[in-house]
Amino acid sequence: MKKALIVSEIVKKIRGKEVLKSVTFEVEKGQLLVLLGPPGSGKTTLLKIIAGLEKQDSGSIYINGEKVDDKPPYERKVSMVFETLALYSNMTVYENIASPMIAEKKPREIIDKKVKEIASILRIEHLLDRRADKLSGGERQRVAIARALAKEAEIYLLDEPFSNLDAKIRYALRTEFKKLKTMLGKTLVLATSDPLDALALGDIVVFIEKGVIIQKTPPVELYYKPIRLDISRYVTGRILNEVVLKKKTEAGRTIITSELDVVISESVLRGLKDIPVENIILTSHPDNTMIEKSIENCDGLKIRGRFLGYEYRGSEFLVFAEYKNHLFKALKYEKPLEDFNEPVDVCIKREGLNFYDHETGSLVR
Ligand SMILES: Nc1ncnc2c1ncn2[C@@H]1O[C@H](COP(=O)(O)OP(=O)(O)OP(=O)(O)O)[C@@H](O)[C@H]1O
Repeated sequence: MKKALIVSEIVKKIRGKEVLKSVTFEVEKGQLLVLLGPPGSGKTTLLKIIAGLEKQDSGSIYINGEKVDDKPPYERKVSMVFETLALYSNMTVYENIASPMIAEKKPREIIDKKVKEIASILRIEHLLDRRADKLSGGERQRVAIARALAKEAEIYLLDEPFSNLDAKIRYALRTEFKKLKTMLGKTLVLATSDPLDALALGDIVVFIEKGVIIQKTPPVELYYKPIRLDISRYVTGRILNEVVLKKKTEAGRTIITSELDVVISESVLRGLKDIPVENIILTSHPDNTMIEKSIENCDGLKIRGRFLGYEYRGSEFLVFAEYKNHLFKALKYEKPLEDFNEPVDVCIKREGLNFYDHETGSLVR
């Protein structure tokens, strides 16, 4: 089957600076690919090149198997939502959503059905008669997404569609967007700097940094096994657990030291012996970490710390412990005890451990 989109070795310079450095990836039909990267990594430039709004210096774009490098935007069968949402302010929401289909000369009944269907999923039905300049930020965002998805296209490009919204609206819109995506079965490329968008929505995630693709992976793998420590920190935020270890071999024996008084289980020690680096950072997520009054059998890393407190996160608790200015976090489903400052055991379980080279930040295992 033909790929819906192929981005092949795209290079782009802006004012002498290479902002895209041979970017290559493919998107399957019906897939939602999230282009995730920090601000300035080249996401918008790449989407504009795919849409035909900017010209690459070299490389090619294929849509549905066809090379489109010489085609103008309106012949590329691409629909794009920009970060700066340009709605027709003197038209109603209904007219805004319908406008691309009117331009496509679709029959009235079909337009009406489609507008109502999309509006219902995005929960903007009650706004259909309102003028676009009388909308809140969150509403504008919904209308812009609805309009872009109502247009007939092979590929839908969305640039930061949930930006500038508060966390609650963002969460709701993400959920609706996911439903819409499943119902419509369209091929989408969504650019974002928010890892939560990538984890929640992506069938596949491409991580881009300074115009270079660093990793292409399903979201679960991006979360649990990123190929670089900085990506892990970026995607996980402040909840990643980290322990630095030093490895020395003396008279054929491997000695592991740490500035933390950490007890390492036999199984982890065996793993550490084979690792070809001396300074190692072990990381793990709170869902693979336990913080309890006392933990007898810890298959992983055990640290005696001090209970700091917890945060309620809707369906679970994020529990904090501290040892020598290092903060450890664990997920717990029952309400923790409230004996703050009391000693606790932290167990970072073996299953979730990743080993990174302290010098290069690359994943070793
Ligand atoms: N017109 C321009 N003039 C000069 N530099 C530009 C221009 N457009 C983009 N750039 C530079 O190109 C790089 C990539 O920008 P781009 O907007 O594609 O990144 P981005 O990942 O979409 O970032 P953001 O999320 O902030 O929009 C940045 O370093 C930016 O400063």
